[in-house]
Amino acid sequence: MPSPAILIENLTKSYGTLKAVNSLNLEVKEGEVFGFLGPNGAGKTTTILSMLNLIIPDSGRVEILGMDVSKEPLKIKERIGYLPENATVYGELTAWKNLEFFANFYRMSNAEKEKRITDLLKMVGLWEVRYRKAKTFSKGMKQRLLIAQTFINDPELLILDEPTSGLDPEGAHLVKRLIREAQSEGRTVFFSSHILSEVEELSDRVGIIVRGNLKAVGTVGEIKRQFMELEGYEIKVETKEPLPAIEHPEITRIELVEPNRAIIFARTDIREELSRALSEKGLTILGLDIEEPSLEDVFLKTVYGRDEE
Ligand SMILES: Nc1ncnc2c1ncn2[C@@H]1O[C@H](COP(=O)(O)OP(=O)(O)OP(=O)(O)O)[C@@H](O)[C@H]1O
Repeated sequence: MPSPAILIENLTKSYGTLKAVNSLNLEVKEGEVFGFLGPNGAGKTTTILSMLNLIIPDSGRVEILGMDVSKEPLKIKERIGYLPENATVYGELTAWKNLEFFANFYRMSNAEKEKRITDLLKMVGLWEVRYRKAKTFSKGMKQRLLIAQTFINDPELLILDEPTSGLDPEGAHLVKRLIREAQSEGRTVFFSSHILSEVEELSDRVGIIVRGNLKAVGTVGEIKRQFMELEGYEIKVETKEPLPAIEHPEITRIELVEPNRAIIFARTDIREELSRALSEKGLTILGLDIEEPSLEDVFLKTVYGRDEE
């Protein structure tokens, strides 16, 4: 069994009385794209900084690519690419020189360096402006340069803290494409975001962190199912004839939309029993479907709870 790309065990980090991260456990498999979702101040950056050994947790441990981050930080650094939140470029250096500066930290021949920098500048669409000073770049262009920089050492694992933050739609689209391409090249990607659509679109698995606690983890489908088990099911029913009175101990509420259409709120998935009961009463069932919550529904309820809708 290959070791997971990221293994976090019981990670806790406090700032004074504030628990920024609270007993967090997480495993990210090799080759997957993992989206780390949470509102502002949830503990995403604190978790990421602990993963990079840039802050020392109060307790718990992190392994990256099978190595303990507190024991082998340099070996790990060689094999990962990290995009910090609010990273900056060297304004006085050209795009090319910015990348060369970082390439010099790694063992590469000059020819390898040139090839890599050329490929990366082309990858992020900055080849034409490679000799311009980075201070003349727009925010989006700077972010592209920073993204290119995270690939400079051909990393196995990318750790991206809010990679699309502040980008226009085209820039965000490019970042999403690069994440997908990185995965198809066999890299693992861990990225944080508070943008639901991009997390849903890109991630194989998602973790939702709220006030330092990992509230949910799994594929989007799994998270929705866990949520329905906790919050209940919305079952849409439509019959040819008007609906009769429906009773079942698992039903918490019924909303009649039309005489033959209703939304049934139930603690468990009672579709089979409903189907049987309605057929026995001689009704023709036109539809009996679960209304899945959106990731947004799940996120908002997880973050703000039941009472603050
Ligand atoms: N160096 C620090 N000193 C004191 N408090 C801190 C420090 N760093 C973070 N915090 C607090 O810890 C909590 C978690 O912050 P963190 O930056 O990890 O959240 P985040 O999920 O990355 O948020 P954002 O999406 O806003 O970047 C916040 O309440 C923050 O104010």
